[in-house]
Amino acid sequence: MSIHLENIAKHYGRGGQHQALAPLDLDIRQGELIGLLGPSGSGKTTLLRIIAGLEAPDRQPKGRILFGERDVTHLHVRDRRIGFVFQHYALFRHMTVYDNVAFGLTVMPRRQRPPGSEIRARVHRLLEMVQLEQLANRYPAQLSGGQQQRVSLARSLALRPDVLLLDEPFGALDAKVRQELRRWLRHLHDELNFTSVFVTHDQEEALELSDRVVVMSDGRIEQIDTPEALYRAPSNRFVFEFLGDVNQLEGEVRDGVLTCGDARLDVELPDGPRNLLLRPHEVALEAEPSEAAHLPVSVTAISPVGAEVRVELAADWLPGPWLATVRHADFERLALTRGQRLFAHPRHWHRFTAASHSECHATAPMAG
Ligand SMILES: Nc1ncnc2c1ncn2[C@@H]1O[C@H](COP(=O)(O)OP(=O)(O)OP(=O)(O)O)[C@@H](O)[C@H]1O
Repeated sequence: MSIHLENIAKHYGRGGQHQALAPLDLDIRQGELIGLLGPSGSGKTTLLRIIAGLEAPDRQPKGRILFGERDVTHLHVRDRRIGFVFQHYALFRHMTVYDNVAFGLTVMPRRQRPPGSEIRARVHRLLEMVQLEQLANRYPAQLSGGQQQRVSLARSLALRPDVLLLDEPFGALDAKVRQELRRWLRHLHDELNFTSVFVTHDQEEALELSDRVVVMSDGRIEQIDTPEALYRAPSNRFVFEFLGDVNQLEGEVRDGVLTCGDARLDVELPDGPRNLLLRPHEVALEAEPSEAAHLPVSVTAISPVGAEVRVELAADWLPGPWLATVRHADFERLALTRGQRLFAHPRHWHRFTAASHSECHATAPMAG
């Protein structure tokens, strides 16, 4: 089921002076898994609740919500064919896992309700998909948080919704279980082919799980794109900074050289004050400066955890610490230790102008 939002806005408060959503348009394709990502208060939950029909959009401007060809703008939540998963499991504590998943089907009006044998088959199939068949007779209190959330997923899918909406579905779980549940959701989504929209403020979760991510700030959509495109070509500085760690290099450009204290970098930019941004993986570390870059730094912290080593850097000419991620091989080659003095070599840098225009530049490689 595709979802089409047109001119949807939301204001709260007396006289509607508080804007939660500026008028926005959004198109979600049939079968997409969409992440709504943004800082707290950016309007993600409001947008999700409006899609659900739990919240009405403003009457002015006159907006529309379509599910496929169906105009659902004024349709009650129970008539929209939606499944929900919330952060807090909200399972019925006095019912078994099986009964929780079957609940929505068993309370359907008699004329619409599938026969008992079909309900049983459907519930078993869902429990099998989330691998909880063995636990069908347990009560929620006898399950882990991750298992409870899998029951919630199965329960929300029992009614075969056209659209599945998830509000911070994994927010209350620890990192490892979150990871596992993301795989469940992706798997169920691909197998059952519904359209999903989930809210998260976790960049990694949004980038890993979504077909496309809607980045929001201040009630507006900043960018809608695939995770790869968002990361590679952020449309403005907000998106760039929100999607990962950023190092700043501020200085004065004269004749193609940016200087800042005793640091300097060759850049092809017009004269004047400039602010460049670099991702941690775009900062290489070497024992010597190069022709194009003389950026002396010292190592203040090292964290050799995971696939790469995170190295914190400081310098008099830097307004704040930098973070570089280096490969373990480079970590060993440079014999990195705290207090060591090195030279940073930007592989790339980015720049955003006031007109939201973005640029990405490669720096001249080191000689040799
Ligand atoms: N019922 C309400 N009454 C008044 N203001 C509200 C209401 N619900 C949300 N808001 C305001 O609308 C704005 C958007 O809130 P929303 O909950 O949609 O943001 P969010 O991005 O989901 O944030 P979070 O990640 O913290 O849940 C916020 O400024 C919030 O304070």
